[in-house]
Amino acid sequence: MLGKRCRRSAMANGHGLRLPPGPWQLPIIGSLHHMIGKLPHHAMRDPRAAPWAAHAAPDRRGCPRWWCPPPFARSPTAIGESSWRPTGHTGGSSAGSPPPSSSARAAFSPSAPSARRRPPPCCARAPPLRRGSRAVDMRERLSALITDTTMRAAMGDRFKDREVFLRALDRIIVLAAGFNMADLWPSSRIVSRLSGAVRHCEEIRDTTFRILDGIIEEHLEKMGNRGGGEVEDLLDVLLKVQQDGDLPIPLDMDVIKLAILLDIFGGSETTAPTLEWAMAELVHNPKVMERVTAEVRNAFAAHGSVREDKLAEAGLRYLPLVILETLRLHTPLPFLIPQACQEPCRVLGYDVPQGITVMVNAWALGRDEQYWPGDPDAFRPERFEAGGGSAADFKGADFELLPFGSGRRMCPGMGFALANMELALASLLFHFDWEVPGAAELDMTEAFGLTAHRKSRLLLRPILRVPVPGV
Ligand code: HEM
Repeated sequence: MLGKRCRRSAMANGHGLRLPPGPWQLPIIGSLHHMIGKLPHHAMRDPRAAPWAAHAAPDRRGCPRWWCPPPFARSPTAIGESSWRPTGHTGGSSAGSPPPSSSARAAFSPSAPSARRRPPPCCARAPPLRRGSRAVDMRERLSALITDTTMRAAMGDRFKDREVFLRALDRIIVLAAGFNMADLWPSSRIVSRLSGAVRHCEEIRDTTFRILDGIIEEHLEKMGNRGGGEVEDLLDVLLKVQQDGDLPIPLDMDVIKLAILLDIFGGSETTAPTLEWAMAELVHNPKVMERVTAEVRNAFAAHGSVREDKLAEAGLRYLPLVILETLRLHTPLPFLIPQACQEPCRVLGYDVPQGITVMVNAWALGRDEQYWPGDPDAFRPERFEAGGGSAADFKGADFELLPFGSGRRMCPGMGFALANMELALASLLFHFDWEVPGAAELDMTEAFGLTAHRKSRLLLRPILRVPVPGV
């Protein structure tokens, strides 16, 4: 009875809008109970298991916003439909803007548009692995490597309070990934005040902003000494743009700090889990591992190590496909970044009211049999080879493969991420063979979190094949 009433309210909202039908809802928690025990992007994948995933009603009254995906969220046709462009494709007026979670809002406020740029690939250091006896925790190593690389590209790596800064970032990741009462009742100031997560995020924001103030001061001083012309990292670029004052909207210091934080945070939380998945899939698929290792070792045999300056001329073909296949199966942001519809529009004949949060289930698109015939869940990089099946492009033009999103709000770090992943993976495969310690079966389950990461940490034993120079 209660369910029926809730369903009716979702279908006919009294405003004459044609909303897609939704799941039955409960007071206060809305549709939340449909998610119990499932990963959200899995639960929202199958319209038979969850009919509302195909025709969900974004009813703003009872339903916590991020549990209400509209139907087009899992259909390339709908994503491409001209009247609604969730990721700002070619500048549609109803293009979305992300409605941040309360923790993210607290940690990264004051909110502002992020700077658009593609950071230059920088040299990823080979992880400091030596001999092939002990198993290593790949997550720990890869996260440290990627955070280090991203931080150096964003603001250099020599600054005071580096450790405090890194700890604060770790804390943001834990808090932002967690379940948070303030997201359930976003309009309630009391809940927001009572929420420990929001308070903690505000404290962390103050700490990171304070450290960033010091770093900015140092950068300004150095720029002054160099005469202002040379730029060494992203922070230099942003400070120079600010000083030149050529932008129509002034670039204030808070926007600069936010851009730096988002880049470090967004970059490491997506790139490192992708690398961990790639290594897991390779160990899980020995033939693919064999082929990609042979390719990398042949390409760099003459150099004795994987050199960033030789990466382009090495002409690796299969390794990029391994990365692409990893991104298809393990899209780090399964729902991309949720967007708020900025003006009413129609998609597939349904009304999308202004202010509704729209999520694109990129994970489901990447595993949809309709677009990935054969075995969509299998790890098969060959599917992207000429004549091997799909020629889908991942740069936002083909909506069945959207690891970096599409349109105006597409990931600005794509080039940096791809270069970083190629360099790191090539180094790992060039110097070492990898095996799962003991006779343990490799657990390939996903965990719930800010990004789609592995449930269990990947423990692998490196076996040294080519000595690492200088180690
Ligand atoms: C495997 C690596 C990565 C993946 C899969 C990835 C994916 C994404 C996705 C899906 C979005 C949202 C796009 C949309 O909703 O249309 C995004 C946004 C963003 N990414 Fe990445 N990303 C990666 C690496 C990076 C790196 C390395 C950086 C920075 C150094 C970065 C910075 C950002 C920023 C700043 C945004 C927000 C853009 C905006 O809202 O305008 N990302 N990323």
